[in-house]
Amino acid sequence: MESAAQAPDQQVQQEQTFDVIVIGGGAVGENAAGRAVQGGLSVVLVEAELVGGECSYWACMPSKALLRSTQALRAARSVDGAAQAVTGELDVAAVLARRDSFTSGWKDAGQARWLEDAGIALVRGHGRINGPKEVTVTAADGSTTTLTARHAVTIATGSAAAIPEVEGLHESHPWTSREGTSVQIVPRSLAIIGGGVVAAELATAYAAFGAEVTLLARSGLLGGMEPFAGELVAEALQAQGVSLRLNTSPQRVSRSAEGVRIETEEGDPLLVEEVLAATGRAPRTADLGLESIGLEPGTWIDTDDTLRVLGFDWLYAVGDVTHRALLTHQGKYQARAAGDVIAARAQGRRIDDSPWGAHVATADHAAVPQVTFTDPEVASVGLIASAAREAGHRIRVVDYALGDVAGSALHADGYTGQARMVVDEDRRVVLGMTFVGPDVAELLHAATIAVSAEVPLDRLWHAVPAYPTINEIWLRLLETYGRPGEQTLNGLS
Ligand SMILES: Cc1cc2nc3c(=O)[nH]c(=O)nc-3n(C[C@H](O)[C@H](O)[C@H](O)COP(=O)(O)OP(=O)(O)OC[C@H]3O[C@@H](n4cnc5c(N)ncnc54)[C@H](O)[C@@H]3O)c2cc1C
Ligand SMILES: NC(=O)c1ccc[n+]([C@@H]2O[C@H](COP(=O)([O-])OP(=O)(O)OC[C@H]3O[C@@H](n4cnc5c(N)ncnc54)[C@H](O)[C@@H]3O)[C@@H](O)[C@H]2O)c1
Repeated sequence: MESAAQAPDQQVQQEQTFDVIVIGGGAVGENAAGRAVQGGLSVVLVEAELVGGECSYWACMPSKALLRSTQALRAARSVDGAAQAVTGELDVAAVLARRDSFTSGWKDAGQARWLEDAGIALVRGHGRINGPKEVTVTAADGSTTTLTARHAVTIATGSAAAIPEVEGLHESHPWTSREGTSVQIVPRSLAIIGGGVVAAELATAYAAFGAEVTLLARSGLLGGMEPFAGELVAEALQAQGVSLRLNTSPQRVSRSAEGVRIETEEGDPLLVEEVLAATGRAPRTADLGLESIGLEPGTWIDTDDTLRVLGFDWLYAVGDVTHRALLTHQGKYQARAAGDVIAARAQGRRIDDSPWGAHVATADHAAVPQVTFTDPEVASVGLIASAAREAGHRIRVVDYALGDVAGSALHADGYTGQARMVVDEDRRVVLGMTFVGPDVAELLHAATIAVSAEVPLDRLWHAVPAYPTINEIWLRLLETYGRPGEQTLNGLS
């Protein structure tokens, strides 16, 4: 193993062979590299843009920064006594400035320093696989560096916004989540195409900023989640002033000096200042040299649960590019498993690739937590009821109104929300949990533990939620389900 103590660029000039090459320095690639270094390997990270990737500069962090001030304002306004102290409106310029601080002004010096401190070499430029264990990096000035890996190459190139084939849309230069999260001047009006997480979150943010927002979705909102989640978020968005056009698709889009005109299947054409496509993601694999190793460019990369690409013993993939779960925390979880298993295999150590073992990302299939930061928030983990049934589980669905819990009523005046627990009736464990309501994000990890650890319902009765917190929802759900052999006393305090 080579020393990794020198400055990264210096090291690259001296040494072109590393134990591991990681292509893509987003949050996931950084973690994969970090774990492999901690496992005793030398690692080089290749990054074409900013170290930190989408999450740091154009996704999680800026989008949540855009939403947080509105959420705090709503929280204050929903508690009598505090509400009287709120005498002003949202300061949009201050919100944007706070967002800028979270993106470090779109500069990655801090992240590059982290790599250096962690002993990870950095080569800036576009990486392409040349053949087994070989990667050529083309820098912005056209110069190239050829890197060779002794043990593994890990692809962590992420995903980019997918823009649908709608007549005139490409030519109209639509915004994507990148422009939506890095905005400096809020447009007067914005049409958002899509009904997923990006669309719902950005509609929430821009409505709060005073833009006239229209959301166009070809079905309902938040597909893939419990249906009541999308319904409650749709109601709330309308109350926040968003005009919803559900079950419709744009047919034609054109841009002129007046703005962007959008013709839809139904209803009058829309004229807006900007249009934003929030219509899902595409893998960043089109120009990665995949053809040189027999893989198809432009496709998602399939892996086994140790994150090794199917059919290879030296190639791994982690994060969005695998399409396992397009979330930062889940990608970083994969990265920890991949970094550890690469080191273990390189050193001939025992591999624990049994389900839930040290070297696998089993949770990707069973316990993926996600928070949608709309108002109300949606926090979910595991299987929704319809997916559990489709997977062949014999289930029981337990619903409870979140507003009927003492802690919720205290938390905010007029608190409303909904919780659902999906129980596997054969094993009597929780398969999935969904909370929809203000400030439910921090309730989620208990559910993630219950689902991933398959805690028996009988034992959950002994996990006593503190009174009076919103977490008492757990007790109410258990009471509604019923304790075996006992009479249930719903709602007793
Ligand atoms: C608007 C928005 C909000 C989101 N909010 C959340 C959230 O709140 N929570 C959450 O968990 N997830 C969220 N996500 C999802 C999250 O951003 C992604 O899951 C995450 O960024 C994936 O990380 P990654 O490292 O796999 O990919 P990326 O972050 O895309 O990083 C890949 C990196 O690889 C580099 N790269 C690509 N190709 C090459 C190449 N050939 N050579 C060199 N470098 C290359 C890119 O420049 C990039 O830096 C959000 C996504 C969007 C769009
Ligand atoms: N808070 C979070 O955790 C968070 C926030 C934002 C994004 N993300 C992640 O980023 C990923 C991307 O989010 P997203 O919202 O772009 O994707 P998505 O897959 O969640 O939603 C895409 C939406 O676009 C619609 N759509 C797709 N093609 C269309 C077309 N041709 N015409 C009209 N509508 C079309 C779909 O019906 C869907 O409503 C998600 O998978 C999510 O995991 C997470």
